[in-house]
Amino acid sequence: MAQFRTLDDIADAAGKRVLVRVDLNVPVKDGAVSDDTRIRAVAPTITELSDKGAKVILLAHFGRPKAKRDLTQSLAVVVPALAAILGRPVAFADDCIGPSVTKAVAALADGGVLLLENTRFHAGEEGNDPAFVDALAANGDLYVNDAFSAAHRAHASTEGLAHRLPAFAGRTMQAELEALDKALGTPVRPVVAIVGGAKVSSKIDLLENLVSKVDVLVIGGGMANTFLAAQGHDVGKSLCEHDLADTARKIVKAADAAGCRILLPSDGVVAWEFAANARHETVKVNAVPADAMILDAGPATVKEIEAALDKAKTLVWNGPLGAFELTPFDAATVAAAEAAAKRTRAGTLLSVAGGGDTVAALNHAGVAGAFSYVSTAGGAFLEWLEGKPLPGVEALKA
Ligand SMILES: Nc1ncnc2c1ncn2[C@@H]1O[C@H](COP(=O)(O)OP(=O)(O)O)[C@@H](O)[C@H]1O
Ligand SMILES: O=C(OP(=O)(O)O)[C@H](O)COP(=O)(O)O
Repeated sequence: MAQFRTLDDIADAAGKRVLVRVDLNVPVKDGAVSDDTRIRAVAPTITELSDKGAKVILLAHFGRPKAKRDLTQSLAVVVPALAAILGRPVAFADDCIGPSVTKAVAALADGGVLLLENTRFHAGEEGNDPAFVDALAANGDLYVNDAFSAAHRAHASTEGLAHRLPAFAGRTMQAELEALDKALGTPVRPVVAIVGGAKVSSKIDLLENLVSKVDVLVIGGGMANTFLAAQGHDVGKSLCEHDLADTARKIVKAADAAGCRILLPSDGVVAWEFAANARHETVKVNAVPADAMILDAGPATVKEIEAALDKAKTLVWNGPLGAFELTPFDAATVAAAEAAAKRTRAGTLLSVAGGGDTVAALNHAGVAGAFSYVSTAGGAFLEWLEGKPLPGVEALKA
């Protein structure tokens, strides 16, 4: 099915400077990587190129630093975990373009691995600015994209470079597309989608198409708060994008027209502080105290999700149902993950989940291995599911 060149098509990698786009946007806690799934996913491509004698130069983004050097979002934090997983040293350059990079690349031995600083420190990355693409390309002979989870972004390092240097798909890029096609190419209905998490503005638009592809859309996490507010509920201090109320109402209408049932939380766990073990209460969604925030779905909502999973043949899931990193606001996410895993083990459900934090949540619940397929990608996975061309993949085909 692959319509692009892969590592198999690189005739002689030895001594070549290979710019490898990876997704190292991993969860971090107390200054260390707390879920290394994405690092493990890109390790095979890095080690294969390194073993073939290439100078492996890694490009990645980390967080959303608003196009400026913000050291709280430096990729330096992933170097120890990356080196440990690769089992070889990883050099680090404090920029991704310019003389310091040229110097670091010159110092790299054949087979060496160098990680460049967060590409999003430069406005040219998200702007896909040709001059920035040229500056990145100046340090490479070949380009490999192994960041399927960032392939929905038409950025310089995910899209622009593929037009500027000979371009190849990495092993994870290849494997993800094949696995998703196999699992969800023709999904067995009814299909339930769970969409939660915190990236409301960047994911809400794709729900409008998603409702025509699935039978039930469970909306959770911060995404649900925006829908609840659009219905007139007071969500207090919850994470909520009030200016997206019209979009939310449009999606509900589109779901009605498509015959897709939208399942919104009927209850939630509210807290007065965004902290583990903060004072909390379970309330109906029409009784959220004005000075509190919803940090998790409540037990009645979990029961409704479980009932939807009982009837489902296929589950696609991106975005946790609550702030699962903070006990006890992991309860709904863990319960839903366990319910999906149980039905998958019983053979009644095909379950596919993806996203940096979603995978971390499934690992936290101890059930990632029980899912039919776990993707590194969240937003990219949902866009793939919608049938939207992913710029990072399309550029490899060009
Ligand atoms: N009700 C909520 N309030 C605040 N944050 C939430 C809430 N529900 C979920 N989250 C947060 O959403 C984040 C994950 O969102 P997102 O990045 O969209 O998922 P993914 O990385 O799996 O695609 C988690 O860090 C989680 O704490
Ligand atoms: O973490 C990511 O996506 P995800 O949250 O959808 O899993 C990717 O690294 C893309 O990050 P972005 O949504 O800031 O472009």
